[in-house]
Amino acid sequence: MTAAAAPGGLAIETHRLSKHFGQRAAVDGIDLAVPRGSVYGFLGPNGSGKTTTIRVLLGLAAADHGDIRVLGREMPRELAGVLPEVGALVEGPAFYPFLSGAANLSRLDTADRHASPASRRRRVGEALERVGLAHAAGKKVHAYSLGMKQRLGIANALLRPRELLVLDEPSNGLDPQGTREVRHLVRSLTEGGATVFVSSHLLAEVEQMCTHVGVMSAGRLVAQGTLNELRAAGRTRVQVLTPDAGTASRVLAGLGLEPGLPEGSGARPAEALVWAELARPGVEPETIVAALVAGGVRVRGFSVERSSLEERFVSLTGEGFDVVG
Ligand SMILES: Nc1ncnc2c1ncn2[C@@H]1O[C@H](COP(=O)(O)OP(=O)(O)OP(=O)(O)O)[C@@H](O)[C@H]1O
Repeated sequence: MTAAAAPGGLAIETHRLSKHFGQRAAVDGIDLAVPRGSVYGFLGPNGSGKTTTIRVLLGLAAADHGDIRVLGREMPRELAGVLPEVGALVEGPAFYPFLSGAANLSRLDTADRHASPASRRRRVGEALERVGLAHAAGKKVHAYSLGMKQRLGIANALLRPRELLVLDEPSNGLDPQGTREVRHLVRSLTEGGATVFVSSHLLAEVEQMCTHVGVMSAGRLVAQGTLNELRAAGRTRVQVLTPDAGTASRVLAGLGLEPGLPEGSGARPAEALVWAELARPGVEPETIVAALVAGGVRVRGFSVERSSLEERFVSLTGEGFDVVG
């Protein structure tokens, strides 16, 4: 797809990446292409291999096979050089409940040997500001809502300027308000040019937050591209409501389409719905209407139905998705 040709290159690139647990492949030969500056939604049902992939990308687990490049550098060979450029939220950092949000971030920053102590206070303040927690900087973390804790985890990832942010299911377990806050925040993270790689099992969430999507199913990457590319790859069906079903079918066939058998009948018994999949490039709905009219078909109704992204994903993964959340 176009991802590989995107300006700025790829922030994450894998080639035939695999990871097994015993005989079982949790990640099965995936080729990720995450363009720089994108918000890439790593979408898949529970157990499809998202967390395992993320752990391997971040050097928290070893791959069995395959090549990985993060920010253009080979992993895990160049891990030490790459990690300071990458902010991550995986399984959430452990916070001290009786310390404030700001004090927790300062402690976590102390553990980062690349972080400058001289600028710590300023950086902690800026990170809290960025995630909308400046007002709660002095509040003890046990009084934070789940959404606030999750945003504090993201603030931790933002303590230094990052080229890449990797977030594993950041809205998991949050109430609707917390979910909205985190989604809004994720969208804002690319300001300044960073790339965001975010996993989710919720299609609606990925549609709201992301520019690109990769779909996982049972360890395999079954689709990848921009949201629009995936929408366009779905099927489109035209339906004609007409009393001249036989002629309509012949006109559709004349355009190289394969008309389906007339379905049911319209308001009047003499009408039938003739349909066809739009499977030929260059045959657009307007071409079809013009041909029907020119062929003497009395067109009483005409509709174009595109399969939804949800239908597309269900057909790709063979299973239902949680679509709301
Ligand atoms: N440490 C492990 N040992 C054995 N099997 C594992 C281990 N970690 C993950 N798996 C298995 O690998 C598969 C992929 O799991 P993974 O956690 O990567 O999926 P996921 O898409 O992130 O799902 P979830 O959202 O539920 O975490 C699952 O079948 C899981 O049971």
